[in-house]
Amino acid sequence: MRFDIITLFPEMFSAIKEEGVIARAIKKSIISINEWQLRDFSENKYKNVDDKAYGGGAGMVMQVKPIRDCIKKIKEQEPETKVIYLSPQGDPLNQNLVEKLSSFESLTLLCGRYEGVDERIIKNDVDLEVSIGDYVISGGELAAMVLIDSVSRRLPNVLGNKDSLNDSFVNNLLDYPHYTRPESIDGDIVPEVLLSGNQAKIDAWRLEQAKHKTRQKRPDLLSN
Ligand SMILES: NC(=O)c1ccc(NCc2ccccc2)nc1
Repeated sequence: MRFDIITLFPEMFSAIKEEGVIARAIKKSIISINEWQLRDFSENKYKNVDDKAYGGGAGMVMQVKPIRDCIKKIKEQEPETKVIYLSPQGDPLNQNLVEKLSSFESLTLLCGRYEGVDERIIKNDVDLEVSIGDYVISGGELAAMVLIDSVSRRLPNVLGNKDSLNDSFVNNLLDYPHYTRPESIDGDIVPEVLLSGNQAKIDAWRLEQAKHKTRQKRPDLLSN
């Protein structure tokens, strides 16, 4: 799977490219990440890609032309890529959407800054607007990294058995509780069932715990 990133801060992506699961997935050629510096598509010698907003207001808006030219360039290499715009106005990134996105061969992630991009980009060039949560951060880059991490983990052979495939949300339930040595610390002991060696009983207990936790903390997940 190939990720193309349109951004003003390409160097931010070294955070996921140099360490951990994503770095290994890149080494194993399961994924590739290509950053595109939007300023390289600027029309002026100052490398600006934003301008004042029509209708006034303090914020700057990212212009159509540099973004459209950059997408065009990416599509010369990846004609089938899906253009995803990370924004607070997007569809919530949940496990279902992560699964869907993991089926694409190529995703182009458009990272907004300032007040975001000119609406005509969203209307004509973006295939899907995605939000990682109901809050605003200073740019789409961190949201893009969250998307890359969550989607890449779902690709075959990305997770070795040692990286636990976090069961949260995969079956629409929160994860069961986890314990490790020592068996008792500060008078706090590990649930007996986990020491029983009876795997069927342990699995049943874990499923019950996941359901209980979900009912308590996220009943909304149960209505999916
Ligand atoms: N919740 C999110 O996924 C998210 C994505 C981007 C972002 N900041 C950049 C931006 C600001 C305004 C309009 C479009 C993009 N903040 C939060």
